[in-house]
Amino acid sequence: MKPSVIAYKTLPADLHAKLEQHFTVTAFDSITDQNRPAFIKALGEAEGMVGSGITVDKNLLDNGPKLKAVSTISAGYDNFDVDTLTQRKIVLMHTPGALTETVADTIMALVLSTARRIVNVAERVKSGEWTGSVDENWFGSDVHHKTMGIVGMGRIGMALAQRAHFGFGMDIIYNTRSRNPDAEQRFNAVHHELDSLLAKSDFVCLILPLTDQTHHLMNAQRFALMKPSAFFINAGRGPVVDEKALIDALQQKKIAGAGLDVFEQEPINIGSPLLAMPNVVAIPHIGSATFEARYAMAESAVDNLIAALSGNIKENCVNPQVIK
Ligand SMILES: NC(=O)C1=CN([C@@H]2O[C@H](COP(=O)(O)OP(=O)(O)OC[C@H]3O[C@@H](n4cnc5c(N)ncnc54)[C@H](OP(=O)(O)O)[C@@H]3O)[C@@H](O)[C@H]2O)C=CC1
Ligand SMILES: O=CC(=O)O
Repeated sequence: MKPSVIAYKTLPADLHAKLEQHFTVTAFDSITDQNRPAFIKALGEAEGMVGSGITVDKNLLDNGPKLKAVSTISAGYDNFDVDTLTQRKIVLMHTPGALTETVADTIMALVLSTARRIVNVAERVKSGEWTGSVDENWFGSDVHHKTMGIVGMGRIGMALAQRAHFGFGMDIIYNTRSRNPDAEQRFNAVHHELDSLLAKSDFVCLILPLTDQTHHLMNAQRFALMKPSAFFINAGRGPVVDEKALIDALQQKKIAGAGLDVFEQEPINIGSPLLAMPNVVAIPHIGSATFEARYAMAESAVDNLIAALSGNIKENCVNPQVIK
């Protein structure tokens, strides 16, 4: 008999069919209050699950006594209780390689659109404000040959540095807990302590995981270190930033603008002061939202689940100690 698994997000038809070749699949488009009882019932028999967008904590896992593998269609895994998964010998798989380049494109788009005020001026054109040659009320700031500070020089940070350094002639400085010799060699990147990076950067780009260490890493004291001409970009996770401190920094003109793909609360409340600021570009967590990347992520997640349940894991495992 084939093992039972749950797909808790709609998969492309060919990938769903691939999953069914290996497993008996119970599928949900997404998990809602209405179908949660059916999901919990299916969890009682499931050896694996694949999907995204739910919190997988101890309470949920208590309903999955047979679980051996969970495969998330995402790179980040802050919505998973990894310690409990590991204690219960459940492997957690993720899809980092499938989206790296796409997310780096998104961050570069945020850099360009904040500095050159693309969203703001485009809205003004649409509202009929363009009536003659533009004066400095329409001007932005250069991106090329400025200094980009990358906080989190991992896979995505590296792909961003590639674009910024070779495409835009930017100087790259970076902060991580351990040095990244590859970044230093390829992009002449210079490692800085966080506070020094903040003081030197024209663009501060955060692409960090959310952990106990990174929660509210950017707070009022840290925003105060940035140059008033500098732009702040966050595409990692919302709670890495104390959003109230960011709003204060913008309102007090301690920084020039912000480009944000992620927020403390998602979707962001429509009443947030961030949405009323012309120097803020807010996008709805679309870092990886292209047809190509989302397909590649789903494909990677399906392959990850098949590998995990057949004892054939080669990559993409968050807690490899479970299989040692
Ligand atoms: N907006 C979106 O759609 C997407 C967002 N993401 C987010 O981006 C994050 C990063 O992805 P990816 O680049 O693939 O991950 P990686 O694991 O490759 O990189 C993470 C980087 O963060 C650094 N880091 C971790 N903790 C700290 C810390 N306390 N201080 C400084 N640096 C730290 C790591 O270096 P070191 O360990 O040496 O400190 C590493 O360089 C994901 O975890 C996810 O949250 C990912 C995909 C899409
Ligand atoms: O935020 C998206 C992810 O893949 O992580």
